[in-house]
Amino acid sequence: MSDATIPTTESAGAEPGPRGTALADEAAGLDAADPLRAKRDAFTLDDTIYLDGNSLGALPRAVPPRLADVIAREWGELRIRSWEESGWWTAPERIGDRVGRLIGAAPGQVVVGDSTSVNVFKAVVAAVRIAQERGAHRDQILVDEATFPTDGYIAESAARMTGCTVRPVAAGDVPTAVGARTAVALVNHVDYRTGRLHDLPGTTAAVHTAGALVVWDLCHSAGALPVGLDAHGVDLAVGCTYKYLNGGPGAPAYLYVAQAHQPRFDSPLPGWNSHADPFGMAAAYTPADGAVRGRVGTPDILSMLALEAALEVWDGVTIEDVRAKSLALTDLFLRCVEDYVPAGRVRSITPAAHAERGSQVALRCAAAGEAGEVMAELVRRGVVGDFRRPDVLRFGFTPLYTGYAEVERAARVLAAVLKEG
Ligand SMILES: Cc1ncc(COP(=O)(O)O)c(C=O)c1O
Ligand SMILES: Nc1c(O)cccc1C(=O)C[C@H](N)C(=O)O
Repeated sequence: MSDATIPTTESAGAEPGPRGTALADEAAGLDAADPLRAKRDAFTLDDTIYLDGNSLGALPRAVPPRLADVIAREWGELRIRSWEESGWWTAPERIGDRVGRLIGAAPGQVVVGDSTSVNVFKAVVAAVRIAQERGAHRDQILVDEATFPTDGYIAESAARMTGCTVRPVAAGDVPTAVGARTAVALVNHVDYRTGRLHDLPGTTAAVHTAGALVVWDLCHSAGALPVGLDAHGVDLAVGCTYKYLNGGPGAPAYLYVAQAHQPRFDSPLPGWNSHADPFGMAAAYTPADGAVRGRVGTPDILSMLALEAALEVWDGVTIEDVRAKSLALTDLFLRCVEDYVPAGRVRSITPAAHAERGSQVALRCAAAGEAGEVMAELVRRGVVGDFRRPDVLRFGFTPLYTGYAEVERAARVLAAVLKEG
């Protein structure tokens, strides 16, 4: 993308609609009044309009110097001493607490490590085990039927291991589908394709009323909106850190186990890092207390410490401010698309209601087979979103670095691309 330039109103080639100039002026005014505007300088960005932070967040400037120090000094000079002296050994819990602040989890409940897929496995199997302690007849795992595929694949395997079956249900129907046979419901907080925000408090309460547990996948909500895990009594949650948390490609994921469940959390991957006395090297497994029980093997220190540096951008930021800006950005984009794009060419599949919208806008292209080429052309013109087969254009809005004027221009370029066919 390095050769991409910001398309100006003129170069984008789109005729502004009747409200075009007004929308551009409005965007400029919103940027001028934006309390998060200065945060953009904490990232390495160029003229590209980057609307793909819901796949891979941008690089925070604090990361390269921190990683250089970790490599040259902590690894290069201190070597093995760094496990203790540089705080490497305790990084998963330390950074977990930092992630916890962004998802409403008090300290001691989040551990960072492994991928989201691996953490889905730990969470679902452990949740089924807890549910089956309550009643052996609990033999169903409800899975959000539109889930990001990895969750579904892993749930199937977890079901085979625990004598359960998977029952796919729409996320919004979990409160009515949950019943006496449900062990656990696995639900995405924000749908990766449509950007729909699901009702975490209501669904969690309904699952609890039925005596089951819930595991939330927060990949598309953490860092974009308030989650409130403790406040809503969530049992377990997982998420990645490479989207709105900007941890970098392959950054470690995290696992939340509510304090109340920790004594019964029976990990299906009880690696030595989760042992009460890992350096005792005992043949018998004795789980550690607390969030540490969610660890498995040696953490990926370079990625983990890159994430820790990336999380510094959150200093002085409230998630409420982020949410307010996210909604304003997506509102503006939807209005600009409606105004600029020829009628009937795209249709938003992201809910209009704020209470049901995450931090992305997904547009379905009307013409069959068009979306992939439209996105490729957008990228060529310096507007980076992504394409989800067969017909969805997906645009992610990261309030820490996305500006309103960029959003207005992105819609203008989209309109130009569609008009040019
Ligand atoms: C909702 C959701 N869950 C899980 C994943 C997969 O995570 P990982 O590749 O870290 O296992 C992703 C994205 O890749 C996702 O969007
Ligand atoms: N994890 C990804 C990767 O390794 C390569 C490309 C994309 C991704 C993604 O994160 C996809 C993303 N979860 C999605 O919502 O589609």
